[in-house]
Amino acid sequence: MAGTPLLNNWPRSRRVASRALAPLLFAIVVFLACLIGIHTRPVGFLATVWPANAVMLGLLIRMPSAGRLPKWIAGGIAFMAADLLTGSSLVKALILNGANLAGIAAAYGVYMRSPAAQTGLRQPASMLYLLLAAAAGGAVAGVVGGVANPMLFNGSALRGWVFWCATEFANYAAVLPVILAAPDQLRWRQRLQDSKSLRAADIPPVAVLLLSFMVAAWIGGPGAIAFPVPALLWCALVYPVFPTAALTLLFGVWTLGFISAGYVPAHPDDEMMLVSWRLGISLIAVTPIMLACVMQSRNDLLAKLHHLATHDPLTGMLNRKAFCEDAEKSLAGTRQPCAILMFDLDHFKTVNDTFGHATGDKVLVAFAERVRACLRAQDLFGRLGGEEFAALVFDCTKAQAVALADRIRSATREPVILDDGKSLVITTSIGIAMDDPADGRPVGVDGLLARADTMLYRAKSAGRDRSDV
Ligand SMILES: Nc1nc2c(ncn2[C@@H]2O[C@H](COP(=O)(O)OP(=O)(O)OP(=O)(O)O)[C@@H](O)[C@H]2O)c(=O)[nH]1
Repeated sequence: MAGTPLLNNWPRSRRVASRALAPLLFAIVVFLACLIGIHTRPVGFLATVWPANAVMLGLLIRMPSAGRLPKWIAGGIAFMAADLLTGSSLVKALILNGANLAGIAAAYGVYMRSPAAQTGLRQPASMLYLLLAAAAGGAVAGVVGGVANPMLFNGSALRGWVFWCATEFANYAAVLPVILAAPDQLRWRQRLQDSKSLRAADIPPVAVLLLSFMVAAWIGGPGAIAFPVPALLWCALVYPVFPTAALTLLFGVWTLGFISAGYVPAHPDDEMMLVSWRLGISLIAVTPIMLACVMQSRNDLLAKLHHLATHDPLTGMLNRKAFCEDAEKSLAGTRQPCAILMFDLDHFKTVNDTFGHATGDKVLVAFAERVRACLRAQDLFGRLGGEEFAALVFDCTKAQAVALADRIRSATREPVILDDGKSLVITTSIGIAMDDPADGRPVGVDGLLARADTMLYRAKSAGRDRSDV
């Protein structure tokens, strides 16, 4: 998923170094996750958090490419090292980590065969597949746990299976969504830039969530566990999946701590009571994440629809309506002189008639890409219809507009290579209209396009492959 395309853009030497380092980093992360689990044990049985299995599973899912076997070996070594270094016997460490790795393998197998492996947490059903994988991981780890329980803890095999199964399931359900939804390196950078413009509307859901934690601690009792749920649902409506999953994990940890601290009547020695709490809390936690997934798929769909409504499907450039709307807004907000350039390919009908409509389409795409490459990122460019395009160039004098038009005309004359290897030379005529706020009342986009159209007509009449201003 996330890591691979990024890696493909790196130079070869860096890619090789990164592949060699990957299992080591993988082992360190899993080892640290094991230590977190081991060191939360003394807090009390209910507060036990064992994130290592979910962390290893999440990393395996996020990095499915080369080096899978080294990562499994690195993970196994990290599990064993954490247990042995913190005082477990070799036999106990082998049995417990055998259960861990078998559970991870089962969960990985189920998840990677589900549609969620392709879509990530961006579809309404994604969390259901994740729960299925968590259940498979729990059930398989439970088998080893069932064998281990009579041997290591003098308990019954069935109770051992149920306890391991529920604990594994709860850990996967809480931790895995955070890892799977975490942004990759590029998105982190984008998010950090976006966070500088944090909107005031982003604060109330998390503030209400923290408040509901406090009210729950104040009132106490079993019902208090559900107090943060409405705030979590609000978070799911407002935030993307990753922050929602992270806040939901916080809810899970807070709730287990809340129970351990005695706010809710519980018997820490009653294993089945613990199983019930863990399953209950993890299943409550599924709801906000699932809602966030639904919102994500809705937002993806809206973005797709918006793109379709504002872009030309052939060239991918703005369509006429979006170009005019964006240009109108930009012109209203600038005091700089701007130029509108209007383009019309010369004798394009002949291209279609001679080479066919598909070749004509290819020529249109090539032309649009060449013009876009001559413009700056902030300039607007769109297809007005047929073989007619327009650009709005900001902070541009008349002389600069003419020079730009000349550059675009020479770029257009570069041969277009056709599928059969033959090449085709096309030309464009360009009409230019200037908009300088210092000259008096701006004429607006429609007025500018009309002026540019007149100039374009003049350029065509004067022999084509030229610009007029
Ligand atoms: N391949 C293709 N052709 C298109 C598309 N949209 C419009 N056209 C064609 O573009 C051609 C425009 O032809 P005309 O308006 O006669 O202009 P021209 O042949 O370029 O001649 P001048 O503009 O006078 O130089 C027509 O043949 C249209 O069918 C398209 O999306 N794809």
